[in-house]
Amino acid sequence: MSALLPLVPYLERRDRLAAVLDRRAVFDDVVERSVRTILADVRQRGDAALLDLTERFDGVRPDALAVPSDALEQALNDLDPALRTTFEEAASNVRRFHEAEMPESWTSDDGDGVTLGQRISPVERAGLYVPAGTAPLPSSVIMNAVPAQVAGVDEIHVCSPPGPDGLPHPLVLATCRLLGIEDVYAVGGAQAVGALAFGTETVPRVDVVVGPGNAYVATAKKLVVGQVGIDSVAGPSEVVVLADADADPTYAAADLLAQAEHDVRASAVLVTPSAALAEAVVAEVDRLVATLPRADVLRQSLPAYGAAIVTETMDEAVACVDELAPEHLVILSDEADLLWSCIRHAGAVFLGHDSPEPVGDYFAGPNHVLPTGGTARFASALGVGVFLRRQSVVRYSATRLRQTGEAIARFAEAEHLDAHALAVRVRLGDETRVDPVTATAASE
Ligand SMILES: NC(=O)c1ccc[n+]([C@@H]2O[C@H](COP(=O)([O-])OP(=O)(O)OC[C@H]3O[C@@H](n4cnc5c(N)ncnc54)[C@H](O)[C@@H]3O)[C@@H](O)[C@H]2O)c1
Ligand SMILES: N[C@H](CO)Cc1c[nH]c[nH+]1
Ligand SMILES: [Zn+2]
Repeated sequence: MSALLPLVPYLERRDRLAAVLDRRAVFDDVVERSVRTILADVRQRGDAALLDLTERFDGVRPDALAVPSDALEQALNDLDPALRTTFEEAASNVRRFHEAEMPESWTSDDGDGVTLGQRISPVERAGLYVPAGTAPLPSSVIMNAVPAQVAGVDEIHVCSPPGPDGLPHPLVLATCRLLGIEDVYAVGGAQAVGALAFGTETVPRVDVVVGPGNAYVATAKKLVVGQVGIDSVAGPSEVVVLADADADPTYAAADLLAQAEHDVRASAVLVTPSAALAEAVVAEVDRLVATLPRADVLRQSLPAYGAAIVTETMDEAVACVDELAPEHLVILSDEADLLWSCIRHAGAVFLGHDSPEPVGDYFAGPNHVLPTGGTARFASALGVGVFLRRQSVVRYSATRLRQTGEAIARFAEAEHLDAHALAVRVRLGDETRVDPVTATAASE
């Protein structure tokens, strides 16, 4: 039987990783067509569409889309006390981290009565998506909600797919209650994103939709941009493990499996200049998969979107990481800092042998909602910024306007926008249009 994680020489990586490099895991035409139909249905039929689509994709028709308050309370009462303590500690780490990234409003006094600045203000309503298709992710409640709370968002609305009882998973409900979130809806997938973006009878239209999800959720977020803001295309999970010859093959294999188990479309790639390490990791992956409950997912994701790429040099390995621009990068090397300083693209990095990626998924403080599909080239982790606007503020004075008004009016006239010029000139007590061409010629 062939190994689950294919060994690939560096020069053959493009053929092997076409599915990953082409970002097909998310940007898939078939998925996109289906998501467009779902979004149109939600826009037209509101709650009725949500109920029909939930029945179709989640196999249940909830009694109500809005989760009753007593279900949230019950879920928190039922939460295992030790797990509750861990959730609280994780939320407090995440809160501290996101408080540190909170920007502040500022103004500068430029003299002459001129002040310029930016007012930072939160959006009114945020929609949070919490995945639960194949595994409920209460950690994503924390990662979505805490930055929204730190930013000062007025209303937080959470959508998560229902289980067989018509309610989102109890751990998701308990975490919502723990964080003081009251508005929770039993709807998942692209239909949840559509509901938050367009609004329905039950789900209010929000200003930003954030959160991770499968290819349907991520594609829906991509398609509603403009209607609402989003954090990033946080689709099926990805990891690249960059390892040198001294790395522990079991660590490397486990780090790959930790992301590959998320989804049949998840991607896990080892990049190393050591053929011996690559062979050992491939063998470890096979050994460990057989011990894991989500082996069925791993047996699909690893052959489809995984690889152990063997390079000639560490420089090639570094180039390969940048080419993939992965959601997560784990660097298993004593030279982790040096290697990280050579890499440009990754959503989050885990440095050294004692930083397994799940530390970040659950606990350390940085956000686990991260850009996928190569979008780490331009997008960042979910943070307070997505819930904030920077509003520019200008206060000019009569003195400064007298000094600069004529130049500004001529700038406007050069663009043939004479009403712009007029708005300045009337304040200078002068309504005369100056032809910029003539004016330039005259000044020469
Ligand atoms: N990038 C990140 O930051 C990040 C973080 C956490 C999780 N994730 C990813 O989130 C995802 C969670 O996926 P999941 O499936 O477990 O849960 P999910 O909640 O994202 O998706 C489940 C929903 O998908 C919809 N769906 C399923 N099959 C469909 C179909 N054929 N057509 C239309 N809709 C369909 C259903 O409505 C269902 O409710 C994984 O891919 C995981 O890797 C990413
Ligand atoms: N690794 C995921 C981001 O790709 C986040 C997560 C949540 N729970 C476990 N893992
Ligand atoms: Zn994870």
